[in-house]
Parts: sequence; C-alpha cells; structure tokens
Amino acid sequence: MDILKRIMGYAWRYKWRLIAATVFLLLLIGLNLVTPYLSKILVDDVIRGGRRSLLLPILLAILGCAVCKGIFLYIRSYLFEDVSQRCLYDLRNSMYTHLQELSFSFYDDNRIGELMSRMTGDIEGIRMFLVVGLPILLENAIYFIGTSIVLFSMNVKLALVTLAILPFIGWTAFKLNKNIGPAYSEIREQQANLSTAAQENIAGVRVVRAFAREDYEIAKFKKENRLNMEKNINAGFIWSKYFPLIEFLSGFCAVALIGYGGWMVATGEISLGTVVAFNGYLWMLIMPVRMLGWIVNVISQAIISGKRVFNVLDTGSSIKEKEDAYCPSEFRGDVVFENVSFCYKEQPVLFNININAPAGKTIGIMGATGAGKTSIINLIARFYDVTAGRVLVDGVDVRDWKLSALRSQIGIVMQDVFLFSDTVEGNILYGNPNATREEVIEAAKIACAHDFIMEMPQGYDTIIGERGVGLSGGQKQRIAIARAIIKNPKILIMDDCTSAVDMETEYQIQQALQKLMKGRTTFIIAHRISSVRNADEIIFLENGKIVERGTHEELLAKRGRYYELYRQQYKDFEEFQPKRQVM
Ligand SMILES: Nc1ncnc2c1ncn2[C@@H]1O[C@H](COP(=O)(O)OP(=O)(O)OP(=O)(O)O)[C@@H](O)[C@H]1O
Repeated sequence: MDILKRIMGYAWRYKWRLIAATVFLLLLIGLNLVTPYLSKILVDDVIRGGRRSLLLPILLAILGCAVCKGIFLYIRSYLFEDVSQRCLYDLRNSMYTHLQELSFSFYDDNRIGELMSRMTGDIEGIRMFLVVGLPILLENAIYFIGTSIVLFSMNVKLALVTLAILPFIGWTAFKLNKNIGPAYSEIREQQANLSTAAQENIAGVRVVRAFAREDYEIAKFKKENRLNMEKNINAGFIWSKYFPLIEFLSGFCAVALIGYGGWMVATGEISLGTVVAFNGYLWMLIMPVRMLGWIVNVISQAIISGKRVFNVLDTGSSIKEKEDAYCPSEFRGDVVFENVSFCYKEQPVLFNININAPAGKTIGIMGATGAGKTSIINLIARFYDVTAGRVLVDGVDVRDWKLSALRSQIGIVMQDVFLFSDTVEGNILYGNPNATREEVIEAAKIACAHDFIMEMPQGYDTIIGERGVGLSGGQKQRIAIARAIIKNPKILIMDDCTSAVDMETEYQIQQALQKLMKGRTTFIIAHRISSVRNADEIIFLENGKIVERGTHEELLAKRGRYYELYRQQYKDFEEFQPKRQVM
C-alpha cells in the first residue's frame, strides 16, 4: 500500500490534470449508465407502447450520448496518458539523479544491466498502472456500485438471480491474480537478467571476439532468453487456465438473465424493455468482476516494479555529507593519511597507511598489482570511507568536506579510461565545460594528444564512440590526461595513466607535466620507475602495507624491493645505453 501511495504521490504532482481526467471519466460513466435506460424507453414506450413522437428524441439522445462518449473518452485517455508520461519522466529523472549520488560501493554491488532494467521496464510498469490500471480501477469500481444500485432498483428478484453467479466470477478472477502475480514478478526478474546478459556481452564484445567465445556467449544469452520465454509462457498458461472459466461464468449470467427474465416477461411481471436494459447493465457489472484479476494484476505488477525502483531511490549513499560540510573558498592541496586502514566490505586491503603530501609535492606509488595503490587514491576523493584512521585534505578530514568542493579540486586520470560518445573536444571539456578551444588545445598538447587529434578526420570535432572506440589505448589515455589537466586541479591523481603509451611519449608527457605539476599535489601510480623517479617521495606498497619509502636515490641506496624493480627495468637499458637518462 505504501508503494501505491508513493506512486500516487508522483501522480498527485499533476493533481489538476488528474482531477480533470477523473471528471471526464465520471461523465463517461454517467453516459454509459444512461444508454441502457434509453434502450428500455425505446423498447417499452416507442416500440411496444407506440409513442412514436418519442422515437426521434430518444434516437437523438442515444446519438448524442455516443458523440459525447467519444469526446469524453478521448479527453480522459489523453489526460491519463499525459499524467502517466509526466510521472515516468519525473521518476526516471529522480532515479537518474539518485544514481549520480550513489557511492562506488553501490556500483560494486549492482549490475549495470539490472539497473538499466529498473530504469526502463520497471518504470514502464508503474506508468502502465497510472495510464491503464488506475482509470480502469476507478471506472470499474463506479460501474460496479452504480449498476448494482440500478439493477436492484429495477427488479430485485431478477437482479438476485442474474447476479448469483458473480461471486464465482470474482473468486476465479482472484485465483487468477494470486497465481499470475508471482509469475509476473519472476518475469521482471528474468528480464533484468536478460538485459544484464545482453549489456555485458555487448560491452565486452572485444574480449568475446579475442577469446573466440561467441558460442559460449550465445549459449549464455540463449539460456536467459529461454528462461524469459518460459516464464512468459507460464504466465500465459495461467491466464489461459482461468480466463475461459471466467468467460463461461459470465456467459452463464447472460443465460440466467435471458431465461429468468424471459419467463418474467412472459408472465407479465416485467416489461421487455426492462430485460433489454438489464442486459445492457449486466455487462457493465460483469466487466468489473471479470477484470478484477487483471486490475489486481496491474496493481501487483506496479507494486513489484515500484519496490524495485524505490529500493534504488531509498538506497542512501554510504558516503554521507555532513550538514555543515566544510566548503572553503581557498584550496591548498595538502594531503595527509593518518594511520589509514581500509576494507572492501569484509576484505582488508590497506593497513596503517601514513602519507604526508604537502601542497605542490609529488608522491609516487608503486607496488605489485593488487597491492592497494588504487584503493589509496580512491580515499582522497572519498569514493570510499576509511575503516580506521583519517585522510585529511588541507588539514580537514575528507568526511567533513563538502563532496563537490573536495572533488572539484581533484583531477583524476583513472586506470580504466572511459570516454563518452562525444567529440574529442567534448570529452576534454568534460573536465571544465567553460574552457575555450585554445585551452582544450593547450591541455591536449601537454598530454601529447594534439598531434594525433589533428590527424583525425575532423580534428577536435571528431566523434569518438562509446568507450572511445576507434582510438588506441594510449590515445584514450592521453585524452583522459588532457581532460584532467583542463580541470586545473590542486590535486592531480594519475592512476597508471601512461601504461599504454610508448616510452618516448611517456617521456614527453612527463616533461610537459613537470611544469604543470608545480603548485599542485600530484599522486602518480605507476609500474614503471621512469614515471615516479622524480617524485618527492616514492611509496612502495606490498599487500596493503608501505614496505619502503623515500626518494628515488634513497630507495636505490636501500637496495630493497624498489632497487630490485629498478634493476629489472633498467637491466637491458643500462647494458646498452648506460648514459641516457629517461627523464
Ligand atoms: N571494488 C572492489 N571491491 C572489492 N575488492 C576490491 C575492489 N577493488 C579492489 N579490490 C581488492 O582490493 C585489493 C587492492 O586493489 P587495488 O585496485 O587497490 O590494487 P592496485 O594496487 O591498484 O592494483 P593494480 O596495479 O592491478 O591496479 C585487491 O585485492 C582487489 O581484489
């Protein structure tokens, strides 16, 4: 019930349209209730009673009713559709806005395809309730009450005999709904699985091709698709099991009316017109009962969909901003990690990390894959919260910062580069929408991206596809670097962002970045010594713990793990070109 109340809350935002739609619905019902009575007058007074003067007015009244019904039906349908589309729009916007606010951990736990299915199928389920379920529910409730009153006031005996069968129709409809509700719930779940399977397959199409796993993927998709088909067939089967019974019982009502009504006409107890009118009203009474199952079904589907949608909307971000969050006008860029430990759910990843990065300094972070490098930098922009200790930016715990203020001063080049389906310029401008074309070019030059961009068919106006299709890994990385540079952040974080560019380009990027790094705190995660050797401090991580730290020279002098890595990476290099410096 709460779910329906919340759905209605969205519809109530357009209360005047909703009220107008209901008024036209009531007018339509009124006209429908009058029409059989006009038939009664036509049969009893005009045809049987011979009052021909009434023929034209009655016919005109029936015609008038038909015209008005058409108009009212049009307006009522239009208004309900209008309200439902507006609710759909609002719900989708709320959900999308909310998804933007949710933390990284929410996306760790939820599948993209599943979320897409909630954004589309489930919201559509709610709309169906508003555009079809709600008006039909209202309509049928009024018809049921209105017609019962009219029939009993016309003839109690005939009404009782004809309607004796109604409870059975209602019971069958109820049973139908009881079985069909869970079946539809399963369909919605399965549609989410299907959309996840399709989404993952399409997004990972290159991996599928590279591993020649098309057959496996097709089989995986077919399995989900088959389940979807089976669940739909099952729902269809439930329908076809109960629906003929409802049809039969409804027909039985009509037989009872004609049989008993005909006998009453023959005995002169009631007029023929009354039976004709009764027949007209009877269908208005049977319809709501027959549709009971369908209506309850639309409502239960809306409840199921509503639950899934509101579940997302009610999921609070695990990253909560304080009410009086810190939002300074000046930003220096000091970063301090104080005894920081961190777990992803139950899995401990970082242990007692201490880092002091005064504004303008560069920290290099090294370590084997899975050592916890990305986890460290994720804590600076507060993508996750620490489990113990504190991360301070400008002396203030990041948990006390206003998130937008904190993140507006942090430029990140992520390990997994994501580019939008937009022009090259649009992608770079993402870092700062107010930048000029000159600034875009400047940033691209620093990131060593300008030359290859100019070689593209439309230069900066070239559309690059979803996830940067059409660009090499290194080109994507360079556009991502330009995107972070144009933001002009006080804290620059580069997560293995030159791993896909060649050594020569990396060298050029680093030369250009040297100037840029002045005055901003920089964190460089890298596997290559050449990327971090100029850092003010290099931190070497192992299994989430800092095992070595110092400058390049200090670490070499220690002859520890860093030195080992250096030897591995420079072995050949020193043998053949011992004099040349990489940076
Ligand atoms: N979103 C996540 N949920 C759960 N565990 C995670 C998540 N991200 C990373 N981990 C785990 O945390 C540990 C550290 O991962 P992290 O990405 O920080 O390592 P890394 O040093 O950056 O590795 P790489 O060099 O491969 O990028 C790994 O064991 C990883 O499995």
